[in-house]
Amino acid sequence: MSDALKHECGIAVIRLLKPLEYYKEKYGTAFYGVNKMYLMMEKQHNRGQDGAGFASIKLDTKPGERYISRVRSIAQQPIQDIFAQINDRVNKEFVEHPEYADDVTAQKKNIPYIGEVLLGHVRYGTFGKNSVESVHPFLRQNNWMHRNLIMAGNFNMTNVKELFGNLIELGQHPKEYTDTITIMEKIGHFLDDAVSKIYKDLKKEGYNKRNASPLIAERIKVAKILKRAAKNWDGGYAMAGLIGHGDAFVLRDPAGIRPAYYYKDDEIVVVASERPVIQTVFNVKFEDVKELDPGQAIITKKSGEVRLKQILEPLEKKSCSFERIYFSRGSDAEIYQERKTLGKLLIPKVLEAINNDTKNTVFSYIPNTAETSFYGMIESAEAFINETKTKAILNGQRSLSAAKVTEILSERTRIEKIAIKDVKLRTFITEDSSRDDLVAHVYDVTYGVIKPNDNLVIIDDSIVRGTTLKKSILKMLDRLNPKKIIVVSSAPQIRYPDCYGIDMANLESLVAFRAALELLKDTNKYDIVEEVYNKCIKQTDIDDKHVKNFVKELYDPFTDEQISDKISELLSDESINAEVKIIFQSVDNLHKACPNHLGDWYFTGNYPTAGGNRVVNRAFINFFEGNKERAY
Ligand SMILES: O=P(O)(O)OC[C@H]1O[C@H](OP(=O)(O)OP(=O)(O)O)[C@H](O)[C@@H]1O
Repeated sequence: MSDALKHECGIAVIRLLKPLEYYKEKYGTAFYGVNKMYLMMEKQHNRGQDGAGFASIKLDTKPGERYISRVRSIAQQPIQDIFAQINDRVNKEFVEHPEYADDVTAQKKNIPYIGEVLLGHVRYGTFGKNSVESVHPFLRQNNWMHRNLIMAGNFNMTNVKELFGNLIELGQHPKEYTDTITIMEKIGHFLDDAVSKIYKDLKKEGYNKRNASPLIAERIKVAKILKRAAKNWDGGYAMAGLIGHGDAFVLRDPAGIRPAYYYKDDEIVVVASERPVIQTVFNVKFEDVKELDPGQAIITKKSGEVRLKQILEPLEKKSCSFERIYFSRGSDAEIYQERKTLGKLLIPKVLEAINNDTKNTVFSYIPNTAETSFYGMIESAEAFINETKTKAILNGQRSLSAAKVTEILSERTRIEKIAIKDVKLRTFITEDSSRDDLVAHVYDVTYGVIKPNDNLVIIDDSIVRGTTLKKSILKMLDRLNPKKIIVVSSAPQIRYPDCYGIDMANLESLVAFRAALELLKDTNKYDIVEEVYNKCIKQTDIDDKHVKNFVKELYDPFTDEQISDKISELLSDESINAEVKIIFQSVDNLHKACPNHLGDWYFTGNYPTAGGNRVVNRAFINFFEGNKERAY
């Protein structure tokens, strides 16, 4: 999985259900949809900073009039860049044609980007070159309106090779090998097929080619096309598409791995990767925004009819818990509480590590995502301190002096802002080659608040490769001369690669995997590595659904604690003076904190689709053979 294609992205779809004049009248502009799309993309910038794309469709245009617009960018600030391009163009039109100002018909006819159906995408392109060609939305163009397809997705398929092979079997000759093209051509194929069949029927009914066209649009059954196209997809996805005449859809994978939320009223239908985006941009309540069910699609016909259709039989719901821990914005009402609970649940282990010595302990966090779990951790630490105070007062049996009581009550959790992040970037998703350097310079530290006999407890949301800690955080914290540094991870140990869209790197770059290998060496059990390799090799040609994850056997001989201690050792070299301890969340506690998002394959090795086991099997073979190839 060394150079996995990754789509840690965000999608946004808007369908305006009323004529554009309505929005001009009510909100003062027919560009209402474009403006809302800007906000929806901006509020999902946490999901992608490397590229952004926008496409729109105008309904009911005349032949010869452009009805599809698209703009994509990989500029430094790609979202701003595309909307700057859009605004420049629109403003130019208004300057050159002042008569357009109040004439929505003229605006629609002559100005690009304005439209009733809009699609937005933000992208993390950590794979190889980040060229603008790889930025969504993708276009499949055709002179027949209803054969045009525009697609953008937050997805990763484990079986692109097989799907690509299917296209060849269909007699196609794809011009490039990319997962998005493969998926789009698959849908495109069944769209073409549906269009031809409907046309044949219409011909029998006596319609000529020209009159058949609008009827084809009406009769296209998007659900059926998606059912046929998605039959063999194995992966995590929220796939959004627009069809030239104006139908729109978003399909979510059958295990609900990747997120998708929607809202509809009589003016609009909106879909996004995160709930609060819709709440804020359209000023609607939490309960008005619904989660798309696993295997379900939301389909909006050109007519404005909106349907939820079960496209694929749902698997057990395993929505990605890493979305909750790190990837999504913490402003979601549920995610916020989940992150706080993650912090709270860690306190018993933290108290053990500091021998309950809260007086000589400073609590802090590594910005930015971990801030919320920090609040939870502090609430629990305070509860502990309050218990201690109550005990001390009760033990005094009413004989304590006022001064003593004041002294007891004065103890508080010592909270400090220790680590400072200088660059507003999510380094986790930054391409591996440039990541180390970035991580080393991204943080700074506050001097003068730690005493030499202090413990320093610092929470981070996750430890993946360990580079943030090793290259930056631990060295900096050690300069403050604490007695002991306790790093707390709100996520459990990341032991297995992800293959559904979150970049969990290849096996050997995961620090938990490296720790297990070291432990196997230390305990003279390294033979297991070869045994696992042989078992993996035996599985290479069997059907995905029979493949098992034997990589688990590398971790089996050890307790979580042993692996955590080994990770501490690997991350703190001799230059560090303080004692370093790393505490990870347990998988049980993760499930307690996020009971509705039980996708945990990177922690447990329990992959929600058959393709996942094949990927981890291949990833291990690649590791063993020193092969840098993709695992899928
Ligand atoms: O162990 P590693 O492989 O180094 O990865 C884990 C780190 O990456 C993330 O930070 P990031 O800067 O992406 O995001 P944040 O500011 O949102 O916390 C995360 O919060 C961890 O600090």
